[in-house]
Amino acid sequence: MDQQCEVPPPYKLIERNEFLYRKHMKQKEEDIAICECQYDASNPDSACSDGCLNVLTSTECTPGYCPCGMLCKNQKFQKCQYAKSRLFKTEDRGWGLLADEDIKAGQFVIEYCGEVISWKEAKLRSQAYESAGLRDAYIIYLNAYESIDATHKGSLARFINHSCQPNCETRKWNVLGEVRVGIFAKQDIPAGTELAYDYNFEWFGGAKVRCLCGASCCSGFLGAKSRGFQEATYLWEDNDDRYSVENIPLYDSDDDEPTSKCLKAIVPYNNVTIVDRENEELLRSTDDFGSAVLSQPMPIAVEPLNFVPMEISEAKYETTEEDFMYGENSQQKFAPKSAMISRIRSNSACRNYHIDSSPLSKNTSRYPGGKSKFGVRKQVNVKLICERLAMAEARNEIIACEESKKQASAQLDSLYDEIRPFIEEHERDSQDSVSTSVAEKWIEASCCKLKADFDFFSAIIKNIATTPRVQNHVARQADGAVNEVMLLENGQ
Ligand SMILES: C[S@@+](CC[C@H](N)C(=O)[O-])C[C@H]1O[C@@H](n2cnc3c(N)ncnc32)[C@H](O)[C@@H]1O
Repeated sequence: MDQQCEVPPPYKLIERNEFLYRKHMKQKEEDIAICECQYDASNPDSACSDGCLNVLTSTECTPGYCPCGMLCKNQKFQKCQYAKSRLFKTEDRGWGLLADEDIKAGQFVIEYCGEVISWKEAKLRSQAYESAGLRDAYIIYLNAYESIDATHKGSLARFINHSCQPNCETRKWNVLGEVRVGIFAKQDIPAGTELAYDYNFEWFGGAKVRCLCGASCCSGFLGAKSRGFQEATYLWEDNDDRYSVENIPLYDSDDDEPTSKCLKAIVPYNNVTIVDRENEELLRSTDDFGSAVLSQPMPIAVEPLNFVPMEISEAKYETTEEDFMYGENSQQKFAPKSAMISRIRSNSACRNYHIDSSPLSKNTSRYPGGKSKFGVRKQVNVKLICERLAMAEARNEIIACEESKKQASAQLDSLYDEIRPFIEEHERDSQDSVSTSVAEKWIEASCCKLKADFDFFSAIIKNIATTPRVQNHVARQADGAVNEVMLLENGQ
């Protein structure tokens, strides 16, 4: 058939999301965010441009409430202010979308519209489409509970293909109380260029598809970084086309496993901050030269319990002053604890959070011999410190702070247990796997823990610096009675 006459398989073009299993949310008046922009006729950018508080928080202004009124420029989703684009047939990836005008970096290109469905429904539909032989997948994640399915109904955004080196990206915006997904230009895009974004954050499974984006950094498969993909192992023959749904049994060892090997090569675990309770150390994956590497904006490291945030170099130490803090031979005193890894990452709009946990074995990075390259952390020996401080007030302060620190740890521990099933259910490599309220609870508990740690160590440092020490400590250890006398002598 002549390519010019060919048309894509039928679907209904829509410019607004359609809600099937629930009603479109109505924005409550108290939830309306009103910016502080003041329109200045000599400066057209004054009407809700880059500096607008709503723009900065990825929220569209609500008509009738924006101080700039009709001149407000921050209603692009609502007004369908898309860049010009055009459908075209690619050689090997079905249909695609071209820029039909020059597009500027950061510009809103188009909204990804479709049917908003529950996460469960998305799973069922995805399986049904696959069984029915539909090869192109159009379901993307919206949030932890919902997806957008553009298979039957959608905007032109449904034709945008994946690239491992994309010129566009998805961003989530709050529009009149609903989250909506927009495609935005990552760079200047000249007219006639194919538009593409990285599906990895959005991919909802479907048949496993070989990526034909042609980028030098190509990861090989669509959605290769998604959890669903990594859990399965897929087999391709060299002459297979880009689709495959054939699972092969897991190999006995990692080394025998071709896909996992490939994924290790293409999906560096370098964006994970890990706290390993087993040895109470902060680990990050390392590059070939042994340096810590962070490929993404630094995630917030969420420290689990009983973590002593005092990094001491591994170099041999000799001073007895350290023993004062940690006790003699404290380096050998680490009790093995169960491993726990956690991470919270906020997306670019700092609104939606992702709590992730991954198998420790994949990510830990050690020097030969099982040593951490980030050095050893030592337990502070409170009992020892208190024994040597001559003032009861100082000792009590340290003990009280230690108690608060323990309570904050326990609080974080129980919160972790509470939300762990939720994380496991929704865990995947996406921007929004845990609801904001859960993430906020976690962040609050983490902050309390950090504050308790800080107060504890400050109390120790302050009291060591300002409190007289017990005279003749050895004598005190040897003879409790002498000890009591000395404390009395010191005015206790
Ligand atoms: C959202 S649709 C994109 C539009 C699609 N090409 C079409 O013809 O309707 C996603 C599907 O396009 C194909 N696709 C997109 N990007 C691809 C790529 N880089 N390599 C191979 N196939 C791709 C895959 O079949 C995928 O399931």
